Amino acid sequence: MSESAKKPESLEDSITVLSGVGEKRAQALNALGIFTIADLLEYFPFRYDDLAAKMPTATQDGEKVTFKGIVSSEPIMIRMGYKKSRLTFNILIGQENIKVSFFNQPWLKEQIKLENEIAVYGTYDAIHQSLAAMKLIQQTTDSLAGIYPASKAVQAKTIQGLIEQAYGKYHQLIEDLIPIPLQEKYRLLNRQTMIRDMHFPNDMTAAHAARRSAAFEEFFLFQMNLQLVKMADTKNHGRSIEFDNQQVQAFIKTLPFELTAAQKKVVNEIAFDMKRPLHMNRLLQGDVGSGKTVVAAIEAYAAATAGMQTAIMAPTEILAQQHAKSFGKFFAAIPDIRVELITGATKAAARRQVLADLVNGEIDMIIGTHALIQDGIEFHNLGLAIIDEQHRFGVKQRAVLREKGMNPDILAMTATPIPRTLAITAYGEMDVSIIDQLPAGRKPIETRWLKTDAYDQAIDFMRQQIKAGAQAYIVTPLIEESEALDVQNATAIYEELADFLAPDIKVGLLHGRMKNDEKDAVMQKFKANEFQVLVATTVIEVGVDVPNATVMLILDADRFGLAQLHQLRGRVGRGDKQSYTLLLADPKTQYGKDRMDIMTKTTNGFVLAQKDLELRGQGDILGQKQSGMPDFKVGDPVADLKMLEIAQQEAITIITQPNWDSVQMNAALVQYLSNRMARYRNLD
Ligand SMILES: Nc1ncnc2c1ncn2[C@@H]1O[C@H](COP(=O)(O)OP(=O)(O)OP(=O)(O)O)[C@@H](O)[C@H]1O
Repeated sequence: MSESAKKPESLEDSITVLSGVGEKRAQALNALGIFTIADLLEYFPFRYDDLAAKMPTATQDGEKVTFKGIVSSEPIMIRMGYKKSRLTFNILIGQENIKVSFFNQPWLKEQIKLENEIAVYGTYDAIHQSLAAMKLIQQTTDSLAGIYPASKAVQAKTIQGLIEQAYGKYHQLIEDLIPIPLQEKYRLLNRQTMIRDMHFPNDMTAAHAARRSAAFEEFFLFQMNLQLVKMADTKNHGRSIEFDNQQVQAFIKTLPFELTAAQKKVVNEIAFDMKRPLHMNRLLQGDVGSGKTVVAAIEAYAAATAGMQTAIMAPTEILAQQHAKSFGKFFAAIPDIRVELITGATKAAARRQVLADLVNGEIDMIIGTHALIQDGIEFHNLGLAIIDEQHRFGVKQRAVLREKGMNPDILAMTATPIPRTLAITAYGEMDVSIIDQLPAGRKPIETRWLKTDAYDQAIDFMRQQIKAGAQAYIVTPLIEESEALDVQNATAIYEELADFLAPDIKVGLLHGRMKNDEKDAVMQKFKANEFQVLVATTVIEVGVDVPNATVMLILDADRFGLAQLHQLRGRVGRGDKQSYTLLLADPKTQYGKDRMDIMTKTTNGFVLAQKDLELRGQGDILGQKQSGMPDFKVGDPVADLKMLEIAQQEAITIITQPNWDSVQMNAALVQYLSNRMARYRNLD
């Protein structure tokens, strides 16, 4: 029996069962991600052409429209060369005669008969009362025609025809995935109706209702998968870190400052998670200078009281050294804690000794760059991995560790504010702890936006601050995708300023092309106030702690993203002196002006990050593949954030019910999830 005569069995049937889908067309559809009947039925149009016939008087010039009328003149065919032709005729609509022209579709002439009623779809030219026709409309119901993403190999019209065929043959097999109580609670369409109205809506109201249900379903399925993966990770790879709370509290008392309430909150959240016999995969988010490092030190100490080792990894050697210095300070009074640093600069003999002591358990905390645990370094008993400025420690990276028999609890730290949209999608597998408070005595950084012609004023302001004992950063413009130009720019500005500010103000230069030890030397000099102004590219955006630097001057500030500006701003305000950030920018667009405005209005990283997403829109996030954003087809994770949160909540409610997956109502959902999870898995 030929494939096309095959009885429809399941939505997972191959599309080759459809008539008109041979080898070649199947490949073309596969290239669009369409393999099964389900894929085809879920291949939704991205917009609709309104095929409902209209009157010419109600139609704008240039509008795409359907006209229905009586053929009032014999069709005339003019051939213009081998493949070009023009078919023209008039149709009478009410009292109006509209001239219709079809280009390069000579075969339509047979269907145009004098005095017949026809409907044509095309672009209206109100001046000449003519229609540049695109297609004849067979049935002039006032339906909408879905417009599908297509390719050179397969046209949208063909896809639409195949969907019609698939829906006709398989619609009875479409089962509900969203449990009925949720459908009723959120007034959602059942799945069969949703799919029908996504493809063949009678009007825009029906199309909107279908789209709302399709978006909810997409978010709900994504969240079901996310929560199932998260549950599997926590359950299957769990271990408990039985730390000694008394010792931890005693250690906290030795710190040179009182923890903020926010720090205390996250210390407890993280410690509780470590103690649970479940795998911890947690993200600690806190603005720059909010005190994440000391929280990390406390958790590492807790692990040590449980006889476990901690690996602390930073993105750069400068930061690794900074953490080693901070940890050295924190544990100076705790003799039985041994902290070691490994970087590219570590001498071979010292490295060998450290690695040997690591394996025999002599070392409690090892600090290095992100390469630390990839470099085949062995531990005695690694209990906790702390990764600084690593937003996601993905499934793959965790698997690498597990393969080495290491299954540490994970604490990722970031100063980059994670907007809510990303927190419940790209980072949905992680629990998030937030330090939303700065240490006491910190004054909010004053941020001013100046036009670039106020450069001299900005330099004067900086000089006054330096005369009063402060130091300053000057960040030079980011030149798109060209580090070489960035460096050239920074160097030019450095030379000009060094000359201009001499002799009483010394200037230094820091950029990404310098070797690590050169960068270190410059930072040490700046920290020691050997020079008062540091001209830099964005290399300073992560982690360097110079409390005496209280002025941040950013040139061409509108070339930087909000998150980056926020990071740069965070390099000042590390002490208790009033700090200032001056943004020099002449944005040309309203969007650019809005961004400068919002920077002067808030120092809250969250507000900035979510605002940044809203200003840039979903397209940009989806462009940030590295953020792990799934490519949602219908829902907009920024605009539909509320729906996304509801879908998350409902998914958690369902899978935390015991034996949820054996409840009859969820059978189709469980089957669907097992069939098609590759599509919804978070990207690593
Ligand atoms: N509760 C506190 N009270 C006073 N000072 C604190 C407190 N917590 C941390 N600090 C100090 O504030 C400075 C910044 O702390 P820390 O480096 O931990 O911030 P951070 O969030 O890690 O910054 P970054 O994002 O740049 O790494 C450090 O000198 C630290 O010792």
